[in-house]
Amino acid sequence: MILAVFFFHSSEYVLAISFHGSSSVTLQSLLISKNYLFAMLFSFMEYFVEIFFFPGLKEYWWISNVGLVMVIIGEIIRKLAIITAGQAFTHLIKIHREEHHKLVTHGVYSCVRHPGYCGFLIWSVGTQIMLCNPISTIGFAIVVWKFFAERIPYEEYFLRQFFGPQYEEYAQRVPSGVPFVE
Ligand SMILES: C[S@@+](CC[C@H](N)C(=O)[O-])C[C@H]1O[C@@H](n2cnc3c(N)ncnc32)[C@H](O)[C@@H]1O
Repeated sequence: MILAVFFFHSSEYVLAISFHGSSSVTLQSLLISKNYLFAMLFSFMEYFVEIFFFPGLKEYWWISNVGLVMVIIGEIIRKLAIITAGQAFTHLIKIHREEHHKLVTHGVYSCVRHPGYCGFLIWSVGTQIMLCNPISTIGFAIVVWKFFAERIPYEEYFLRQFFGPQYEEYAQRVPSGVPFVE
């Protein structure tokens, strides 16, 4: 678990530097916010409380393995998104179009419109399934889903302004990649 978290954040940072240069990348690119730290702390607490009081709960290896597979798949989808979008993939949503910003619709973006978010959702829920943490699994699924369900319409409002009918046609053809988000 610690390895998965360390790999996720350090690779986000390295990729951000390689696409945007070290001068425009801040520690925000590590994607560690106060809420995120709180969620991770809660999940570790749940893990240790349950291993103490209900050790049997942590012995379902097949569930842990399902979580590990989700972590790997989520990581791959997210990193493919970052590499495919290149400079267009900024951790902060752009509200002004920059000259180099082109609409990306190939690779993983031809399967879903938000592969970065889809990958993160799978990865984050996978970390909790891997730990056999029932409360955090449900909690992470709800909180992360809600975060993206609010973020996607906001992000797409600007993408529609930047790319107009080109984005409209893309959005009609390709699903969002986050369940129940149009
Ligand atoms: C954190 S990235 C997330 C990209 C995408 N939502 C995803 O999940 O892969 C956010 C930035 O990507 C840009 N973006 C999102 N979709 C894009 C696309 N299909 N082509 C180009 N830029 C895109 C947005 O303008 C925003 O500034």
